[in-house]
Amino acid sequence: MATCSPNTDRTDEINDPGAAPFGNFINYYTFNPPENRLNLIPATLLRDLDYNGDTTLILDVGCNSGELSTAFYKHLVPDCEEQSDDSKVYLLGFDLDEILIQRAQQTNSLPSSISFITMDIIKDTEQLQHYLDQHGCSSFHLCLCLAVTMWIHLNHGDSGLLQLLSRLATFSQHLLLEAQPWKCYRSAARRLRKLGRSDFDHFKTLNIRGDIAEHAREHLENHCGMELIQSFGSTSWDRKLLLFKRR
Ligand SMILES: C[S@@+](CC[C@H](N)C(=O)[O-])C[C@H]1O[C@@H](n2cnc3c(N)ncnc32)[C@H](O)[C@@H]1O
Repeated sequence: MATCSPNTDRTDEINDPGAAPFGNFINYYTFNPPENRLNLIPATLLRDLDYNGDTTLILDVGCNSGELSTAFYKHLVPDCEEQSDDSKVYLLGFDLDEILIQRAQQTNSLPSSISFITMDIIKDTEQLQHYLDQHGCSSFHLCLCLAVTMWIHLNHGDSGLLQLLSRLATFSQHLLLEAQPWKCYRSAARRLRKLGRSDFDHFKTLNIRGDIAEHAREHLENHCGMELIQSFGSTSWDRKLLLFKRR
């Protein structure tokens, strides 16, 4: 088990940002700015998916300090200041790291449309159901799961990764997925070892390896009732942005 909790001793992260064992980097957007992903996503995405009338709900899984969540929202809803209450786009971002969530809440420039909560998706999803109920919806219209799969996979094993994908599929109509490729797993494990930490619990015993995006697609399509409808290409970090839709 990785030895440090995301919320306690953060000295290692400051010295080496690669030491955040859940991907909970305190300065993530200084080395992966929102534009790296946004440049690949059409600003018309919500309209393209026919979400242009009623309330639309977006979920951002593992939102870190919220910079990408807010930039994503403004990218998709450029006229966000002028939305009427009956046709509004809302975004809920969550992360297991409460310090990152506090920062996201403090810097939130659109608090009537964007909310941030602390939640570990492996432990419970009650707050998601509560949010859906509040908005009178049965699922999120668009779920973003960007650069999160590897951290859940390394910390919770193959079953954790599959559980994550299955949960997201039950909660969303569309899922935008950026899965880290296998080479990132090796780098993450190497960085942890360099710091003298014990290895990720599951790294050596993972059976799901190699083309992770393909494994995710296979699980979503064969076990979760979703289908891949679009690939937006690859980021400068060589990660595919894949869009799935519930069948
Ligand atoms: C590398 S960051 C990516 C942040 C953001 N999604 C992006 O792409 O810009 C991964 C985030 O996932 C969060 N995370 C990891 N495991 C999680 C879990 N089980 N539940 C919620 N968040 C998690 C981490 O705390 C971290 O902030």
